[in-house]
Amino acid sequence: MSEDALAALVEKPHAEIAIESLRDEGVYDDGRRVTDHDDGTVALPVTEPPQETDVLDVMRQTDLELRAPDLIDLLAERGWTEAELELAPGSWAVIGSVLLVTLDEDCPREGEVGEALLELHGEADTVLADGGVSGVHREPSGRIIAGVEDTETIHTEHGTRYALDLRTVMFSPGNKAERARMGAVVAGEEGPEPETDTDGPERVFDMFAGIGYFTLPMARAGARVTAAEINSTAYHFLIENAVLNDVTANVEAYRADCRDVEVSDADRVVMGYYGVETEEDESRSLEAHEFLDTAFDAVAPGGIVHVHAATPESCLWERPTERIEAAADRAGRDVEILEKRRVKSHSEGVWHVVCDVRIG
Ligand SMILES: C[S@@+](CC[C@H](N)C(=O)[O-])C[C@H]1O[C@@H](n2cnc3c(N)ncnc32)[C@H](O)[C@@H]1O
Repeated sequence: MSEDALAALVEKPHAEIAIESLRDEGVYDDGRRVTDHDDGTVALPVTEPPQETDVLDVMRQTDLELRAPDLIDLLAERGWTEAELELAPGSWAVIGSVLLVTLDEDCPREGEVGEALLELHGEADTVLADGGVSGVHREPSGRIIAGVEDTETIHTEHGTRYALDLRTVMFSPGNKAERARMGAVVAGEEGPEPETDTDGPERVFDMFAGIGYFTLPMARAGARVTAAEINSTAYHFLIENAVLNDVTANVEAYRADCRDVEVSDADRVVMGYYGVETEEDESRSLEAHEFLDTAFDAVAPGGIVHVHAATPESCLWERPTERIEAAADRAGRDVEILEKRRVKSHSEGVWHVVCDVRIG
C-alpha cells in the first residue's frame, strides 16, 4: 500500500467546499479520484492528514483502481473508437453537485459521457449538458444526460456560497477569476480603488446582479451593494444567497430594470452584462449605450465603472473604448481607462472583456 494513499471522509453535501479548502491547504491529491464511501459520505484523496479542513475522519485507501483515470480511459473501456474519442469533451465544470459539460454536436452516446463523468467525480450526482443562455434574462437551456436529475445545488467559490438551479439560472464557470477579483478590489487587495469623497464602506451599484455573482463577494468584502436584477428567478436566488452568506445588511436588492433604480454617488458600478445577440448580425443590442448612461449617472466623481463587453478580436480594444468615451461625452464627464482585461473566450473569435474606468 502506498504511504500516501490517504482519504478524508466528508459528508457529500460538503464535498465541494472541503475540496476547495484541501486545495488551499495544499493537501488535495489531484492524481486520485473522489469515491463514494457510504450512502452519505465521500472519500476525498489527500496527500497527508488535513490540519485546517473540517473532515469526519482520515483513512487509508488500498484500492489501486483509485488512481485517477481520465474521461478518455473510461470511454475507451466502454468501447469508444479512436474517432469517437476525438469527439469527447475536453473540459467540464463541477458546480456544487452538478457537472456542467459542453458537448460537441456530433458527440456520440452522451449518456455514456455523463456516466463516465460521474465516475470521475464522486462529489457530483447530476450531469447537465450546457445548451447556452439566451435573451435579456440570460436563461439557460441545458439538458440532463446522467445522474439523479437534481440541478438545484449550492456551489462554493473562494468562500462565497451560491445557491442556484442550473436548469433555470445561468452560471459561467469561466468568470470565476473575475468573481474573485471583484471581492479582492473591494477588500483593497487589488486595484483599482475609487478616489471619491465619500467616507465609510464602499458603495457599489451592481446593475446586473443575477444570483449575486459579483454582489456576494463584494458584500462579503464589506461593500454596501445596491443590486438590480430583472429576472425574477435569478432575483429569488440573489435574496436567498444574501441570507446564505450572511450579508443581508450589506445588500439592497431590487427586482427591476437597473435603469429604473435610482443610485447616485456610487464609489463603484459593475456592469456585468453586454446585451443580447441580434438576429441580423453578431453585433450586440444598442441598449449597451443606455446602460452606460445609467452607470455614469450613478457613479461619483473619482469612482470606478467595470464595463463588460463581448468583443470580436478584430475590434479589441477600439470598440469598447470608443463606446465608453462616447458615453462620457454624453454625460459631460472625464474618463480614464485604467485597465483592459480578457475574462474568457466568449465564442469563436469573440472575447468577453472588461474595462475598468475611472469617471471624473
Ligand atoms: C449575464 S448575467 C450576469 C453574468 C455574470 N456577469 C457572471 O459572472 O456570470 C446578467 C444578468 O443581468 C440581468 N439583466 C439583463 N438586463 C437587465 C436590466 N436591464 N436590469 C437588471 N438586470 C438585467 C439578466 O437577467 C442576468 O441575470
